[in-house]
Amino acid sequence: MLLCATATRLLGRPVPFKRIAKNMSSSSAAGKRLRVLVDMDGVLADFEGGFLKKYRARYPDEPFINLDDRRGFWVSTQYGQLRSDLCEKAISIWQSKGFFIDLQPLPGGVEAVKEMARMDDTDVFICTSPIKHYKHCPYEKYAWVEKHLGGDFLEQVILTRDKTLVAGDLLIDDKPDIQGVEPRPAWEHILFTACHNQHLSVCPSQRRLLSWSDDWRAILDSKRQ
Ligand SMILES: Cc1cn([C@H]2C[C@H](O)[C@@H](COP(=O)(O)O)O2)c(=O)[nH]c1=O
Ligand SMILES: [Mg+2]
Repeated sequence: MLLCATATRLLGRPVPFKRIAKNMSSSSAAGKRLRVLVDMDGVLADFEGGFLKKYRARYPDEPFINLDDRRGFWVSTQYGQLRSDLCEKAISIWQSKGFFIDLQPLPGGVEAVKEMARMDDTDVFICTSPIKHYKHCPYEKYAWVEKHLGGDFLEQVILTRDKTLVAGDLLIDDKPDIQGVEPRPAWEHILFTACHNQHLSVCPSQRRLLSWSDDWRAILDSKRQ
């Protein structure tokens, strides 16, 4: 009880007991905790599948790109190359109400993140970039986390347009080039395989996670001291 009250006073707001207990054990443990940053779109949530379904429903007479033919991270760029006006039509899909909350979880992702969060000496954060059209996206990203990972997980959400500023040991992300103002981010980028990056040859030092059936536990273990 005293522990709870003290921590609450120090942090200026009520803190769930589970979280205080976890942080206490971290400061008393000899080893360093592992911090894992997990991207959302294309890693936990099926952005590409959700986009194609809604694009085809809204624009049934327009050409589209099968997921097997997707190349390059930016959907809008590839649609713009198909026909210039399709770039804006693509963007209209993820700017719409309901796009982000309706995304289906990618197989095994939610379970993997929940398991990571239960691991000793491990902190997991959802690190995701919102679109600048902010009317629906940031709200729906939080709502997605609550729906699929639970309300406690809202503490672990990091919304940022620049992931290089976030400190962590690992960043599991489907974007091949993650750039920002920090030239030397703290994390090792693990490239999560997606339809748009599966054909890319990346430099030999870059590690991939092929899916959530791949050995993500070994990747975490490789970073532990
Ligand atoms: C493909 C694509 C994505 N976006 C937006 C959608 C998401 O908010 C971010 C990607 O976030 P992540 O954290 O890197 O997964 O980018 C976009 O604006 N245009 C696109 O073509
Ligand atoms: Mg992504």
